[in-house]
Amino acid sequence: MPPRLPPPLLSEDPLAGLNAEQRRAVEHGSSPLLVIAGAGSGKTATLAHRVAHLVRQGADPMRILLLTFSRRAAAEMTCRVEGLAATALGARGSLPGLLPWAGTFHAVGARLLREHALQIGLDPAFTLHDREDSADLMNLVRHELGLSRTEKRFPTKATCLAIYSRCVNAEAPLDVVLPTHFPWCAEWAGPLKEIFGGYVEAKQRENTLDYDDLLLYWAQMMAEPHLAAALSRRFDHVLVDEYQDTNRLQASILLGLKPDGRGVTVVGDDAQSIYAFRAATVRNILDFPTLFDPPATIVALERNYRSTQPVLAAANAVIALSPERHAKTLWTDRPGEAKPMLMGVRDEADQARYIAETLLANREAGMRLKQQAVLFRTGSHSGPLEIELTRRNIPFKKFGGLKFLEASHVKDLLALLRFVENPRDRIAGFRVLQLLPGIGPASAQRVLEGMAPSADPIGALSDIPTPPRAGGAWQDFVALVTALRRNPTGWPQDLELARHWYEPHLERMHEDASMRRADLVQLGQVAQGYPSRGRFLAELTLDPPDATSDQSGVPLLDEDYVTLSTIHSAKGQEWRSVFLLNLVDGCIPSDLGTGEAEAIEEERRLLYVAMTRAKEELQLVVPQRFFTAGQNALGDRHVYASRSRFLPPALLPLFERGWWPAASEEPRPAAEALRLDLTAKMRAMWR
Ligand SMILES: Nc1ncnc2c1ncn2[C@@H]1O[C@H](COP(=O)(O)OP(=O)(O)OP(=O)(O)O)[C@@H](O)[C@H]1O
Repeated sequence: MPPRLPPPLLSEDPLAGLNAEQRRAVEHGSSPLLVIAGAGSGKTATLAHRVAHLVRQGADPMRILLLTFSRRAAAEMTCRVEGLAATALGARGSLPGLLPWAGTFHAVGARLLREHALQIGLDPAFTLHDREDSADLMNLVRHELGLSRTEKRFPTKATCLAIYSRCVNAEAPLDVVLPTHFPWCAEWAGPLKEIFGGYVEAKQRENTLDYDDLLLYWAQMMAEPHLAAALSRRFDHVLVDEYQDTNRLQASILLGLKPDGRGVTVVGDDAQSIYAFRAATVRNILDFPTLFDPPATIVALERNYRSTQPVLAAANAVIALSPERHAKTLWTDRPGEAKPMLMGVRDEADQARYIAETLLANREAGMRLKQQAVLFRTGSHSGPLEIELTRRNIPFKKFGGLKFLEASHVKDLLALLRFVENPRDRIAGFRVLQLLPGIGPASAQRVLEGMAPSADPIGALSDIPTPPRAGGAWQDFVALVTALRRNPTGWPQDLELARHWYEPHLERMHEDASMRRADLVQLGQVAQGYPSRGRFLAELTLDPPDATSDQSGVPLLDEDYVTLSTIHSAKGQEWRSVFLLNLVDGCIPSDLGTGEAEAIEEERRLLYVAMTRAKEELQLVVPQRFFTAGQNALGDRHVYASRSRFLPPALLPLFERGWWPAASEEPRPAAEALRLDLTAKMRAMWR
């Protein structure tokens, strides 16, 4: 039995565990506040304490808006605030449901839009498209506009969506976005504009919204004075976490909610801004103070509680070479003997072997696998390591692989529910109809066209003649969607009903049906946490759970396993021992990011984020050769690598240096330096 804690004393100082700066941030009044929270400086604790403090001071928790980067962060923050507030108010345990308005920008946006839908010309039953659905709709529009068969290769549907999304999120016109971010698509400006126009009309016709719409409509609402005033009155305090990774649209929303900054707290670390590829801009956090008159108060949290001194010294030195940032230097009083290790290896195969051996050696020495992580710039970099770990039976879990909702069987079931929720959603309808035997794209299209004119499209299904070859399956389908539309059993029983209908189709279509069925059972579990079909569909689309059962190497949660993760997915986490793969130019900075100075700076911050995940041990591995897959005219091949430009010679004294296997020969430094110059020059010729 867990030990029973004594009831908290009301006279105890609830902020006793905080340091002076954290305390200053927590106790700050209601003028605008920027908390620059260095890596590992206790940002989560500080923000949670601030919210609890506001509640203690009498703020109404219903009127506190807490915006976070991920749903996981929102859940963690809410849980901590509920515990802290309960302690402070003398209640036992926690106060669940205390903060109804904590969530990501997108999730909160979805809720506000649904509430105000009728005022802004939306049908409140709108459904959400994820990126793949959005790209499919973009493709359909392109096809309908007759742009499918161009002589020269037109941008893919994913690229079209990326261009559209950047225009929306960066609040930038197409003729600025194309030359800067998609120069190879510049010649298609005219057709792209036409497609985007058609795409917007199609979404409106079908009553669907994509991710970007959630922010875009919200921002547009803030531009309407009476709506802006109503929304602004609704919240006394607006707190935003990870502000360094917000985009222009999110900044506009925040400013629209609180134009004078009263009640606004933003927390973040400009040195950890790593989402520019999604149109986030580090300018939001750099410029925040000057948006207000007088400027926002800045509190810097500079004490790092995570890493030992040598690890922090190396990370600080890497970020110190970045030209523009809010001035702060992290310090720690955690001593540590070991400098981070810069380990040379011959190639990626040796890199994998070295890491596997060191992971095991660490485990022998008492460090569980769960306390160790291997981080990399791009998902594909871990391939050889995954093979090596599997070969040696070392369990691992990879973050950044196939996502649960991207699995076709999960998408099928969700498409069915979405179709019932919003029968005008053509992308959902198109997918569901083709699950029936004998129905292909042409018959599906005919059915959708038959339904479209009716005010009750699901009702109209019964009048549509049974498509030839669909037989009895058609009647079953019509009966099911009619029943679900009338919502006879409520939520989550609807999902069970849908699953029963889907299972025979699953068996028919997939040989590995039993494994896929397990995912659908899991989906049923997830569904129980939501109050309604609408909320379930919206929130699942916004923040999907991680893994499917067909992902290799996913162990049970109570087992010991190594974490393999992209640096992006490692945001906010920490491990005792961290390995970084491929510390070479072309991997970090990645070839994709080496175009402009801004992109290079983002790559430098990525390295900083990766290094600051380590508590005690940090190893940066530098393969002498690595394999590139078709990124250039020469196709797949091995190339000689040079150490990442973010680790110039002046930084080397901060690292221990090694070569593995010890007996093999290390390349001579002079030769390494020569390769560095020439390879970079060769690449530069073509930029
Ligand atoms: N005042 C404090 N005293 C002791 N430990 C603290 C204090 N504040 C935070 N910590 C500890 O510091 C560690 C880092 O905190 P947290 O994860 O909140 O950092 P963070 O600022 O979110 O970091 P990052 O931005 O790098 O992800 C945690 O283990 C936390 O418990």
